[in-house]
Amino acid sequence: MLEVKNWTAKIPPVSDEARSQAAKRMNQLTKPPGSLGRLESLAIELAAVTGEPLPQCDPAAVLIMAADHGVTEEGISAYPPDVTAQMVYNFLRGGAAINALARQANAAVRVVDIGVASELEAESLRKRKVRPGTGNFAQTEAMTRDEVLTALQVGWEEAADLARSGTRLLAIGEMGIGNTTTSAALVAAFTGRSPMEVVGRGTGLDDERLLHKARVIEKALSFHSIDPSDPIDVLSKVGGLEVAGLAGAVLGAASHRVPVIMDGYISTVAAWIAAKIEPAVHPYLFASHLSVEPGHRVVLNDLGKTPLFSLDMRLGEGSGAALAIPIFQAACRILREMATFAEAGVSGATHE
Ligand SMILES: Cc1cc2ncn([C@H]3O[C@H](COP(=O)(O)O)[C@@H](O)[C@H]3O)c2cc1C
Ligand SMILES: O=C(O)c1cccnc1
Repeated sequence: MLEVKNWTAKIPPVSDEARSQAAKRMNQLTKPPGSLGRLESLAIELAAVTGEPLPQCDPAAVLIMAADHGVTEEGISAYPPDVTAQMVYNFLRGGAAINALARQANAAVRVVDIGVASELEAESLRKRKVRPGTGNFAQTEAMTRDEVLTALQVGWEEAADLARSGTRLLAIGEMGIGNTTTSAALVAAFTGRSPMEVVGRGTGLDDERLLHKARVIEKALSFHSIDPSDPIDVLSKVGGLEVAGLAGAVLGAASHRVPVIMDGYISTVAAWIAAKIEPAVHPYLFASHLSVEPGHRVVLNDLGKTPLFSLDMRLGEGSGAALAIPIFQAACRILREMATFAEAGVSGATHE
């Protein structure tokens, strides 16, 4: 088994040189300085992380990790766990929200079975099952430390493989009935916040079941003795296979200088954990939207990332991240394709 620190050290620092060249060019382009707002800072940060003063964010890919959660036995989701596997087939047939949004963004979708409870058969599925679902963390540990490390490794390999085959921008998504409970448990474990502050309705719980969901997490946290300074320990006690896999994917993408677009609650928690494992990954992380799940704001704030938009979405799958892909590509095009004042013969400002 590889030790996490052997491979997390491989993340390159961002390029200050590319950042300053991009910032200089941004100010010479034919527009009043700052007039493209956050697209400008986005383009400059993409230059820094890719190391290219004229960054390229095309082609983009969506990486979806799917897994089941033993804690669904506690009645914490509005839907049955079988929906995880059923949605994986829906992804592979192209009928899910993420497929429509990825097609809109011209992005490929890769679906990885990293821990779906049932056996899945499909040619286009990446079969990387670490174990068939986690244990019910209200009663036992979710998985072993070795399983966490294997899931991280799988995620790293899947993202690295996409990067090697040309992906320049990675949107991350997930499918796993019960995973908003897992995410809330992880956030409560790391931050010490009460579960009630960081749980949400997920697929659509009423008030009574929301309270029950918070209580299940509360009990789980007092059942386990968790070391919040050890991300592998936290993941093994109350984590999810797709969460660990996505954390690994974030690290793998960053190791190839590929920027990562986070989606909603679950994928942002995964990226946040990746940054706890290896802080060098932080500049490679970009927020897309703000989910309706209340804990999402908590994690984004802790990461210091501001979402680009807020459309009251609460789906997951990578949907918000896919929707953001064209914004990232637009930011890259601005640096690559706009003329400078000198090139276009346009007069500069008369007043500074
Ligand atoms: C049909 C369907 C499609 C989905 N696509 C994403 N999720 C989302 O909902 C699940 C998390 O919510 P909870 O913690 O309440 O179970 C995850 O699978 C997430 O990706 C879906 C959920 C359903 C029902
Ligand atoms: O924010 C999310 O990603 C989310 C919210 C509800 C259900 N599934 C995912």
